[in-house]
Amino acid sequence: MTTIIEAKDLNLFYSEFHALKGVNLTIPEKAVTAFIGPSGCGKSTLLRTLNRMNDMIVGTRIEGKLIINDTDIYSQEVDVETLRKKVGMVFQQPNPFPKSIYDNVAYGPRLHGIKNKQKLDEIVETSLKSAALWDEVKDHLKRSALSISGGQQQRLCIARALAVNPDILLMDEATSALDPISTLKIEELVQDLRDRYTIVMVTHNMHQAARVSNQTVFFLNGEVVEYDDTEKLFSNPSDKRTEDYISGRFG
Ligand SMILES: Nc1ncnc2c1ncn2[C@@H]1O[C@H](COP(=O)(O)OP(=O)(O)OP(=O)(O)O)[C@@H](O)[C@H]1O
Repeated sequence: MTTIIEAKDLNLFYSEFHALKGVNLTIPEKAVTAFIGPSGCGKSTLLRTLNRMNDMIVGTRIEGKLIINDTDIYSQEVDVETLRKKVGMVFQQPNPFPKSIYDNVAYGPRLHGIKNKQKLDEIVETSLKSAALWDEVKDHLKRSALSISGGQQQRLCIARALAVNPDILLMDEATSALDPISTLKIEELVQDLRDRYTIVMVTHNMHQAARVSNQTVFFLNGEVVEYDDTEKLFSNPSDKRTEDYISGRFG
């Protein structure tokens, strides 16, 4: 598999606190990578470094390299807006804008200069289809995004992220606020999308990681302990700490 993301000796500090310690990691293209580990071990922190969301947190300092598509995304010439177009993100709580379903999906493309109605209609339809939401909303695209269910809102947020044609989709506990049926729908969606996008997901749910990911990364205290094919990591981990965690001895 081709590597799309590579962290080299990556360290991250929140002021004095050393949150990521010497992370070395490769993430394959067009596959699902899951980050697992106990609370506070740095999963979301690493996820946020991938589209520079940490830039917004005062006092954050990064050392080392984070390479995406052959570019060190922390080098000075990188334009953060362009990076975030290529690296979309979906959060724990569905966060649609208080606008119509249509306008949520068209938001990013409009921001990037697309004004043609027919083109926007096409993008909205394709994105909603990719997010497995089209059939449920196609007859009321003008309805407020806040009027649909939480699970539908989360799929709408995925459609909104896909509408700007990203390479990578980051999902930070994207199902933890959802009921089991909505969770299953998103898991199925992730599996559908993984041929076309690189997906990196943080999950508290080891079963979810085992069900949907190709590669799993196990974190502990800001370090990457081990990463491997998901099947291998869950059936035959190399590190005793991984084994202890996946067998429920801590965390
Ligand atoms: N903005 C911040 N300022 C200071 N410390 C932070 C900040 N965000 C996170 N931390 C600390 O960094 C460490 C890693 O946090 P992070 O949210 O990345 O962990 P996590 O593995 O995603 O945890 P969880 O599974 O509970 O979401 C924790 O000790 C956390 O308290």
